[in-house]
Amino acid sequence: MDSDVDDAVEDSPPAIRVRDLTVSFGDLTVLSGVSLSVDRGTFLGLVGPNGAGKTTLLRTLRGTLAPDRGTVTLGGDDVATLSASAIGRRVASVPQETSLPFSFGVEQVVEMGRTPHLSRFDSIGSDDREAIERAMDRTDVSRFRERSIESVSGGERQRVLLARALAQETSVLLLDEPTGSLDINHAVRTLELVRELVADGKTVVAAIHDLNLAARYCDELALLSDGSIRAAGPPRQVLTASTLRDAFDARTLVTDRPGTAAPLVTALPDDGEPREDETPPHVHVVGTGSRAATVVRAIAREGFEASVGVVPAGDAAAEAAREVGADPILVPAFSEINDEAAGAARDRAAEADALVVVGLPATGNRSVVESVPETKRLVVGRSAVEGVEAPTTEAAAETGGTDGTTETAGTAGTAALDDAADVIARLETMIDRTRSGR
Ligand SMILES: Nc1ncnc2c1ncn2[C@@H]1O[C@H](COP(=O)(O)OP(=O)(O)OP(=O)(O)O)[C@@H](O)[C@H]1O
Repeated sequence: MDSDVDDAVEDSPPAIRVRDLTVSFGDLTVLSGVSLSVDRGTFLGLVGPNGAGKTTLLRTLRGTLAPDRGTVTLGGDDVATLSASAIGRRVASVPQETSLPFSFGVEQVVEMGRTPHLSRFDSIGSDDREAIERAMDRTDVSRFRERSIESVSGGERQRVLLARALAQETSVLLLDEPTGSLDINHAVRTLELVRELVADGKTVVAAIHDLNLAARYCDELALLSDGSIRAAGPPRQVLTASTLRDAFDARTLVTDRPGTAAPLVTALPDDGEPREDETPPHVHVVGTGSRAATVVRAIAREGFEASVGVVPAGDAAAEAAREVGADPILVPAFSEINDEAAGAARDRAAEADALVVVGLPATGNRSVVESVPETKRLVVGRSAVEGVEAPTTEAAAETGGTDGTTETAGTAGTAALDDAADVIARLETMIDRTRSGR
């Protein structure tokens, strides 16, 4: 997307250009001063909270809503000057509301996609038939082509409407929540199909609620809230904890998705601030080495109270505990865990809302783990935070390997962050459950 909308003369205008768009319903201004431009062969995701104006923007792009102010151009032509069938030959859309007023057959609905290509007295020809068959195949609806549209499920109906849009063979596709009623398999298949269409040169704009699917499949995102674009650009740039807090009033953890440029958004309950009647959750960590240290830091970052132990002095987890202001329960490096230390750790663990066990606990720590009910224990396995960083001290390497695994030095830091996000999300759920007595 290109936010520079001031070029007067262009050789190749963008597929869609919106300038200073304002749309109101009576006294309610739904879009205010929206400008954006979408290049050909780009998949733009519109994200934002309910009521932000995504559907309104899509309706304005295809000319079914006239703006109070501003213009929409399709390939350089003002949409307000194009006839309905001229728009229909350029833009196909799949609406969010998938109910149809009459009972048509599935195949008939797909055939409707050809309407803008037919003159009043034309009947469907062989080119039309090919477009219809291709569209039904690509969306996997051929097998229920004979059925009435009323008899298919909501997700199947959504795919039939996508088939209708594909049969229309337009260069621009507008999708309003294309995966809203789809199971995860069909959601992913639909978005893979959209990617193929974009690779073929189509321009797609889709309102998508699922931020992670949007980040994974869209080239660019525009974050709408209260009728304005709050951020626009590549997903990593748009989806940050701060933009999401502003737009959704929600607390999120945004990390890197391993092996891709896409971010991963984890919604976190509450606003991160302790409620007046509630102390921050307390999490006790049993484990050693850099993996346990990563967990301790993530817990503290979430505003939880952390306690750690029993842990050998000099271990990376002990250092992390000190860093975050949690007094670790220590034994000297290279020594056995004694009863006194284990007793102190059991006391801390008993007070905690949850216990995180990183790796296999050392023999002396088993009584600490077993003193906490299983419903309050979260075991972070070897794979979860593996390969974060090398142990920071000799002691960590020597006494830290209580689970018998070897640390992998210096790789996959992003994977570790993702997994820390997962640990936090699971802890939140567990603590919510135990605090509410469920
Ligand atoms: N025809 C209409 N008449 C009056 N108000 C409308 C109309 N259409 C939409 N609105 C209002 O405009 C605002 C934006 O609606 P819109 O459907 O564009 O939001 P959205 O971002 O698509 O929301 P959602 O994510 O819930 O689908 C909402 O407050 C909605 O109630």
